[in-house]
Amino acid sequence: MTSILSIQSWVAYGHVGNASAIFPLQRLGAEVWGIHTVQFSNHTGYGAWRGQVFGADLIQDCVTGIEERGVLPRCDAVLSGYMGSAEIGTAILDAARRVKAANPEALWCCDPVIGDVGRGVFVRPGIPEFLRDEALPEADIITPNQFELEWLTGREVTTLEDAKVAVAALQARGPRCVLVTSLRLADTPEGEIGMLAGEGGHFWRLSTPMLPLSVNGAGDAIAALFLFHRLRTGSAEAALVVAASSVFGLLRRTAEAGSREILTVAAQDEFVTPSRVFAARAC
Ligand SMILES: Nc1ncnc2c1ncn2[C@@H]1O[C@H](COP(=O)(O)OP(=O)(O)O)[C@@H](O)[C@H]1O
Ligand SMILES: Cc1ncc(COP(=O)(O)O)c(C=O)c1O
Ligand SMILES: [Mg+2]
Repeated sequence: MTSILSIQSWVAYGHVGNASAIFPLQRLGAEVWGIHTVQFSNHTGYGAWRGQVFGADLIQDCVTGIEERGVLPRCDAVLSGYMGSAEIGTAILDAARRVKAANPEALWCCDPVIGDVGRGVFVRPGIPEFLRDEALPEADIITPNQFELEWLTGREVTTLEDAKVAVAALQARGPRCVLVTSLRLADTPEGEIGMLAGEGGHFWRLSTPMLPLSVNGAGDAIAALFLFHRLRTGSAEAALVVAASSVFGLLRRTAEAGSREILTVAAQDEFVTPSRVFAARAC
């Protein structure tokens, strides 16, 4: 049984953060220990939302309570995402350290939620710097989108070579495994969207058709699925294939339904058996 401690946002309505990650992981048979960094009515992509950012002490307290149950040695991975405040970052870092102290094999998969190409930086000041300077050196897996890859490395990424150099620059600072999402490179065909995974000096690339939709939460789902399949198979390439294929199926169904929220529940079969499987190419 895979057990994952997932520390991310929660929304009452819709699917981002833990509300995008937890159910697919459970559907695949994982136990998820969910700690929420915020509880909002809906994701911030709507421009308006209500709710609260939780204090770092609440997150730390919940980790301590889990630790007191004596189960941290059974934790296979920490998954972190949208933070809400830089102080919460410190609590996440502490959680990752405590899990690794209890289980040296455990992995920390950090989704460095900072922003994206259309919206720019959409998190509070201090969070991007925390991710770059404090989280990166201790994370095992990191899942930036192209905008976040550029921000974290300070490098512009326009060609495949740029992307590989940027991924290697991240790896030199900590994480052994990197998944870059939403890649649009100079050679990306019109109408396609790419991903690049790197581990152990190897790189794999995968692309899918670009669907006519703009949603939130796909990045959170792909980080969760990539972590799960990387744990299961030990292979970044295999994890890329399944995670990308599942998210494509999820988004295809979402586009067909014309939904503003990803169809995490209605399209759940895509997590188990993606309707179309995309191949990855070594590059
Ligand atoms: N319009 C789209 N068409 C096809 N796939 C998409 C689309 N938007 C997102 N995806 C898929 O979801 C993945 C993660 O979404 P992305 O937007 O990069 O995450 P984030 O929200 O973290 O920026 C992308 O790599 C891509 O595979
Ligand atoms: C509360 C919250 N969590 C997480 C996210 C990240 O979503 P995505 O997977 O699109 O990066 C967002 C983005 O709007 C958000 O508002
Ligand atoms: Mg993201």
